[in-house]
Amino acid sequence: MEFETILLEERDGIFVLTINRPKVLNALNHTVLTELDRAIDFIKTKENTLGLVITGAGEKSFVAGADISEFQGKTPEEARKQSEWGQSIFKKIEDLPFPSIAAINGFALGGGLELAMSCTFRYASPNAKVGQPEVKLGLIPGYAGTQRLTRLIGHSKAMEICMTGRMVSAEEALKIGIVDRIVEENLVDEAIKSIKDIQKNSPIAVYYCKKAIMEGKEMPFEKACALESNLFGLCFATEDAKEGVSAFLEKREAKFKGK
Ligand SMILES: C/C=C/C(=O)SCCNC(=O)CCNC(=O)[C@H](O)C(C)(C)COP(=O)(O)OP(=O)(O)OC[C@H]1O[C@@H](n2cnc3c(N)ncnc32)[C@H](O)[C@@H]1OP(=O)(O)O
Repeated sequence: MEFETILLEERDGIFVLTINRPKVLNALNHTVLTELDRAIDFIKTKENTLGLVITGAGEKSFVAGADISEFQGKTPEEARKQSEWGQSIFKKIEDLPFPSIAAINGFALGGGLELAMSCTFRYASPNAKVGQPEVKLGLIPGYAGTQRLTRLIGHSKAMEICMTGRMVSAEEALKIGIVDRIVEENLVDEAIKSIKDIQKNSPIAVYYCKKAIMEGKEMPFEKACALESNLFGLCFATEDAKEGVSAFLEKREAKFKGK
């Protein structure tokens, strides 16, 4: 598959997707979003995929936001459509049936943080800086940043970060829960290793966990519990659950097939 602005490689069933516009700190222009969308559709069709790692080219930036040069002259209606389009691509990433990790190797600002928040986890290099600086441009976040950041860290901290537009260091981002880990070296390799560790469990059970938590958090408690019960029931239709329970009782290691 040919791309102009992203790199896509597969390592042992895990895709590594690199946003590749280092001269502009990997800003998300129209071409990047179009190619990101295509790449996610492609990854979804590949059987036995274990996970996805998203990172940015170069050592300075994950993604410094939407490409600001494309904002000039946009009408309100065009901007609204742009926002919906970006949101729909990031929702596809969030809904992938396997874990994804944003390997934040520098700036993750605006659309960059929004992209990172659509991943299951966020690992950051020590020099990472995250934030929603749109207010400094007279804008607000448009790729679901107001909503995902609020769900991630609570409305008070999300409001402070969105209203000030300030940059948050890697250490603070870890402390308040925007990132899950700071990785000193080999960020992408560590992200791949984490996905492999997760997927040593039953990949179906891993997917159902993700589904129950992500879909359940948008529902009233009773409905979310009903979703959990349904998915718990579906586990019992899998070979993996039979294998996992038998292996425990037979005091041996389970060999999961993802079926
Ligand atoms: C729906 C979503 C909305 C949004 O995401 S709105 C955008 C939100 N993001 C931002 O506002 C961040 C904009 N960028 C910056 O503030 C700065 O950059 C940094 C603090 C990240 C880094 O500053 P420094 O180290 O001084 O680098 P540099 O010279 O500013 O950047 C290198 C080149 O990258 C271009 N660039 C950086 N970010 C963007 C961007 N978001 N859109 C378009 N271009 C960008 C610059 O202009 C410049 O380019 P040249 O070398 O030609 O002067």
